[in-house]
Amino acid sequence: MNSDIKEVLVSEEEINETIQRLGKQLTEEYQGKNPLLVCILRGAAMFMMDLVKSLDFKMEYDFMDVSSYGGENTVTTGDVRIIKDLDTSVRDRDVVIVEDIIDTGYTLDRLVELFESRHAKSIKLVSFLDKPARRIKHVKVDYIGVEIPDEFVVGYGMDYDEHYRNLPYVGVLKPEVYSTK
Ligand SMILES: O=P(O)(O)OC[C@H]1O[C@H](OP(=O)(O)OP(=O)(O)O)[C@H](O)[C@@H]1O
Ligand code: HPA
Ligand SMILES: [Mg+2]
Repeated sequence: MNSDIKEVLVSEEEINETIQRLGKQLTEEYQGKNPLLVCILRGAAMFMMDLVKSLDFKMEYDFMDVSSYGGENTVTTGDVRIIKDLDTSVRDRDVVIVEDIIDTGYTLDRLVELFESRHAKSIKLVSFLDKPARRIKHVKVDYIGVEIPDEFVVGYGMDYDEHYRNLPYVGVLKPEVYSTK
């Protein structure tokens, strides 16, 4: 285990089981619908690439980069900025937004509003992690992987100051990692 990690919250095994379960649920829902899966960079990249391999239906995917935490922040600025937009039109498409984590809900709330304004046919949300304790915007997430407690987590795509995204599990950092920054 990485020496900066205090505790593993979601192991590689639990990640794999979660992907299989979500893949089955989405495969039931989207049979014959050709949805557009939208990966929200950068955090959701690892989850997205595992998830799509477990889907057994015709689909397309695209990427969008939004950010509201940035740098050493473990608290959102609430200002969700679009850094890279989609290349694909969502008009009249069944859209599935794929996120690594829903925390305050600002990011997903903003994206749902955006895709509604662009006339998506339907919008559903998939989030690998759910941290309900910190919710401010009460967005309905249709598919949730794992619910976690109120801790700032890293790994499996998620970062602290851009590091730790490559860890194959989700963990909590030791407090000294923040204090020595
Ligand atoms: O529910 P919220 O409070 O909005 O938080 C969740 C969002 O914050 C993180 O992204 P971030 O903006 O840090 O960018 P990143 O994905 O590039 O790390 C995370 O990947 C989610 O997209
Ligand atoms: N870890 C990493 N990025 C995040 C988190 C978290 O707990 N919450 C929102 N973005
Ligand atoms: Mg993100």
